[in-house]
Amino acid sequence: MRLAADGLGGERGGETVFSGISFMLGEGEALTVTGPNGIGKSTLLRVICGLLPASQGTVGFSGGGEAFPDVASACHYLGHRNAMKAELGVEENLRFWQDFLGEPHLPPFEALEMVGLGDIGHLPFGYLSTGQRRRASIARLLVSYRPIWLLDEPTSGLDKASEAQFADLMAVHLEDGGMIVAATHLPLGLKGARELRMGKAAD
Ligand SMILES: Nc1ncnc2c1ncn2[C@@H]1O[C@H](COP(=O)(O)OP(=O)(O)OP(=O)(O)O)[C@@H](O)[C@H]1O
Repeated sequence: MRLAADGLGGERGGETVFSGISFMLGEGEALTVTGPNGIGKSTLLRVICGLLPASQGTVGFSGGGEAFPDVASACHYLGHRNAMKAELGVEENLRFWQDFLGEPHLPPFEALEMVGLGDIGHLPFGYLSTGQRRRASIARLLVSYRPIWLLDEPTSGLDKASEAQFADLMAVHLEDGGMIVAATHLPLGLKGARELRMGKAAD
């Protein structure tokens, strides 16, 4: 499997945010995207998975077979918002996502165990603390399989122990041949990850 971006450009509100971004990722490879606030890291992730159109260039995914014929089908996108219903139970939210996304991987209760929330799957998502919400959203990555994880500041709100636990989950995903693109201001503990540093073009 291979994820390739070639001369990618992105816009927000009709203004160019970035241009000319190229990279290639193979199985087991990770890319961290760094740079100052507002430089376009989140925009880049959204362009990669097709939530926003590319203003220039292309992004493609190959080798995913019938299950993952294109880049959009191959991606898990973990954005700033947690994409969970506050009134539904945590496990219920995960069951919804597994039914919606298909390609079942871990059962919801097991995914919650993996992020240390095994005992609160029955609580409404809205009752959870900030860090617990983030951990439940990370569990979403585990209930359905996707080869590419696009992660937008995934560890924001996590304590040190949860950061380490998430680093282990990312390592397993990479060992299994997955790929990760993560926008971050913090070290993620991704061994061997390449870095794409976004900055303002020189005038
Ligand atoms: N809907 C929108 N309309 C117009 N401009 C927008 C819109 N959404 C974002 N922007 C602008 O696009 C630029 C890139 O934003 P983006 O969220 O991609 O940055 P970022 O690098 O992820 O920032 P941060 O590190 O703060 O998360 C910013 O200047 C932002 O204000």
